[in-house]
Amino acid sequence: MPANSRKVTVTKPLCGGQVCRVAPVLTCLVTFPTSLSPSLSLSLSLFADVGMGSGASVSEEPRPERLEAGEAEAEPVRPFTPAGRSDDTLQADEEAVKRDSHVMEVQSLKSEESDRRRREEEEEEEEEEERITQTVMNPAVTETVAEGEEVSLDFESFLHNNGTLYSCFNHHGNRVYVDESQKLQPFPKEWYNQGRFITANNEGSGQLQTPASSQLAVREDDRTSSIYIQGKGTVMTYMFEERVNVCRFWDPQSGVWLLLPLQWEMNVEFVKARVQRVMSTLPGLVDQKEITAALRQCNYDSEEVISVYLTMFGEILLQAPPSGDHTYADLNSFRALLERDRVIEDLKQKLRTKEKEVDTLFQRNSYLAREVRYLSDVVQHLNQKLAELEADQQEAREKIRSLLNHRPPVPPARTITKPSVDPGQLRQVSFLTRELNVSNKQLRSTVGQAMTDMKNQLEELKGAVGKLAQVEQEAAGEVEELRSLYRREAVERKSLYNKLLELQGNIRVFCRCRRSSASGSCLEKTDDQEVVIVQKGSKKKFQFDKVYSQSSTQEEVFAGTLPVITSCVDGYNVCILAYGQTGSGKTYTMMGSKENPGVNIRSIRELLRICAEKEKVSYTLKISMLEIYNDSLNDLLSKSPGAALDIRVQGKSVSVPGLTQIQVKTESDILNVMETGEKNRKIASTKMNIQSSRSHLVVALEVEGSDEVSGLTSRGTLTLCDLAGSERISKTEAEGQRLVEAAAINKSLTALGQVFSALKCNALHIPFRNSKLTHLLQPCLSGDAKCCVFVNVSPDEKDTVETLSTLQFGSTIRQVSLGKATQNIVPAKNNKTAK
Ligand SMILES: Nc1ncnc2c1ncn2[C@@H]1O[C@H](COP(=O)(O)OP(=O)(O)OP(=O)(O)O)[C@@H](O)[C@H]1O
Repeated sequence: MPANSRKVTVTKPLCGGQVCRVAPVLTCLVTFPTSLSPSLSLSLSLFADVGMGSGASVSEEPRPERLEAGEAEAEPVRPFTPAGRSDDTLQADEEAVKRDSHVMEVQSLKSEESDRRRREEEEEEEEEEERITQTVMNPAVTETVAEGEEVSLDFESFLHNNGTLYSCFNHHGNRVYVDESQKLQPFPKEWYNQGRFITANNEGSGQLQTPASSQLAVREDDRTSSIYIQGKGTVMTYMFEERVNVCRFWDPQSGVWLLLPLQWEMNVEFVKARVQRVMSTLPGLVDQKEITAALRQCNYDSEEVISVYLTMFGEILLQAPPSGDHTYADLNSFRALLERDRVIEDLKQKLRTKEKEVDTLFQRNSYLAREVRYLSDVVQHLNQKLAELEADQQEAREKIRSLLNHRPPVPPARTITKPSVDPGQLRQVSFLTRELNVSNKQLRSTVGQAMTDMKNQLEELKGAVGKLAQVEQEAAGEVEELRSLYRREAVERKSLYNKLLELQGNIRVFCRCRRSSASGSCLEKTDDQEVVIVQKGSKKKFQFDKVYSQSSTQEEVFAGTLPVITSCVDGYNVCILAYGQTGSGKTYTMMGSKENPGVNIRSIRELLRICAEKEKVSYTLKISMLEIYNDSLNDLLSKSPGAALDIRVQGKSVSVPGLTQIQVKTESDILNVMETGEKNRKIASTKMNIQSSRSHLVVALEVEGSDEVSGLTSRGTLTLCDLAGSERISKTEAEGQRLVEAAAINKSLTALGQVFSALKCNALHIPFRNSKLTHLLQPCLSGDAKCCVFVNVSPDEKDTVETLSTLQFGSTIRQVSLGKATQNIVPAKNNKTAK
């Protein structure tokens, strides 16, 4: 039997089985076993435990018991009784109950007619109840009980989080409860998380519980708050969820454990003892009712009550109130006195403040009086000045008036006479006119001459222009010749460039250090190609094709990959992948943000630019996106995601049948596709990275170019791979699904490491098939492709071990030589079989 339940034994009675009701709740109890075997009526007896509640809700009023006249012969059912009562006593109780109920019944029957109607109603109700009980009971419970056999029922009380207490029965694991309308219902599964079963100790034994608050460490959540307590300042509060002791009494009439009123509870021995304990510690507390109420609040923990009162009212409660002083007879008057003292003290304080304010006002008053005196002096002085000025003004007005009176008279207007024409002057004018005419003629002949000269010069110029056009034509021929020379040169340069890349090795390894705000760094960048790691005082150097420091920008990082991207347009398979510990910046390097994109977007942009530049070659670009999650391939662009994908090998090529490929033309096409793919990815928050990639992301861009002039078709693939981060489970504290993912990630990265190690040693067997990741990347890692690997590292000292292992991984890759990359160029008619 579970600790939180009580055993109820249901015994098959001697006489025929009919449902007999004593009280609504009991109806349930009786109906329940009867439904086990409808032909039986049952009696219940309670095992020794006393403090067992059976009421559906403590707040509910007990309904009056009713007994059918026709049921008088039926064996009355015994209610749950407190322990220690004998069967005889119980029988006597039942008889009494039955008698009382008869009395009540007689009183309630006003007439024969109403009695008949009531009986009919009750019969209907009873039938309905019987039907529902039969329906809700689990078939397993409705087993047939042999005569005289005992049916063992576990009785339990379930306290729902909404505050309602339900009575439950457990029979061989089938649990039912009594609902608000006193009906039996199957116990809902979801309730197991919405409340708890109350143990006998909790409910009735009155065991003292130690205050949970003194034992529990709390953490910040919505139960945490703070309040200000005088003398203690602002203190933290926490709403603890604790089990509650409730003092109830057994009501034999209703057959329900009811809540004991406060004034009765004070007389319960258990409560009395605790009240006494509080009073002996706090002699200043004298009101027992108040202490009982406080005990209720504190789950009957006297220590907690003491601590509450000391906190709220101070140590004054440690002293007993002066004997004989009736004003301290109860705590309210004592508290009122304290309050009055506090008010007087406050008033005194206010008085002192007001006195100070009056002093200040007096001072201010005398200062203002002085000010007023000074200002009235000033006003007087100004009045004098004003009078003087008015006198001056008067004088000035007089002067103006006298001057106006003595103004000289205005002289009369002068008349203008017309000048007479001088004949001498007229002669002079006609002479000048003649002279002007002569010079005009001369000027005309000079202009004519100049025009002739200009015409001659124009003719000469025309001849010169003709010669120039001829020279220009010759120059254009020369330029054309130079252009063709340049083209040949460019082709030669490209082939030299590819040869150079081949010489440099088809795997290029870059090291990128993540930006960090941590004070100490375990990395030192000595030059563009060397990084030193400091671990416990010892230094280790690593060489890479390029080392990017914390301050390197996305543009700088991308610049390193530019040469291989150009090769992709020329028909090479190119792969760029990022490897590193979780949170070391792989996704930042590959994907970046919208405002500051990483290698993925920049390389695609560059590809589009190069394709657009080549006028004579038309390109088709197709993009696909997949993730490798827990060693299985997921198509990120599929309209029906979740379909399992597999890898197919044909000769040297590896393909994924059924993988969605979308043709793209512009950058925005590509961005839209990538956004769709990104949304379908498995990303989760881990302790090391808020947005940790839980899968390897592989974006493949197939670039097919057909040259209109040569008729050749090239097909290159740009594979962009953002690997999931290696992680130490002890550090990331991964659990559940994260743990499974972490294990899969680490396993596939180990397989990648094994492939590189085998390549480094030129092993005969390269274990590409050890994981889906290496299997898929086989064409990128087996000589046909050009590969760039970013090893992303964290400079934080706490990540030194992981950083060292990543650098060692990068250094292994650097020693791998993939051999000569092959260009995928075929004549146009054969291009369908190429790859
Ligand atoms: N160079 C950098 N500059 C600024 N922020 C960076 C840089 N590198 C990484 N970060 C930031 O560090 C965080 C972790 O980076 P990121 O998600 O790229 O790591 P990851 O290696 O892809 O991790 P995982 O393997 O868990 O997915 C991100 O918030 C990212 O923006």
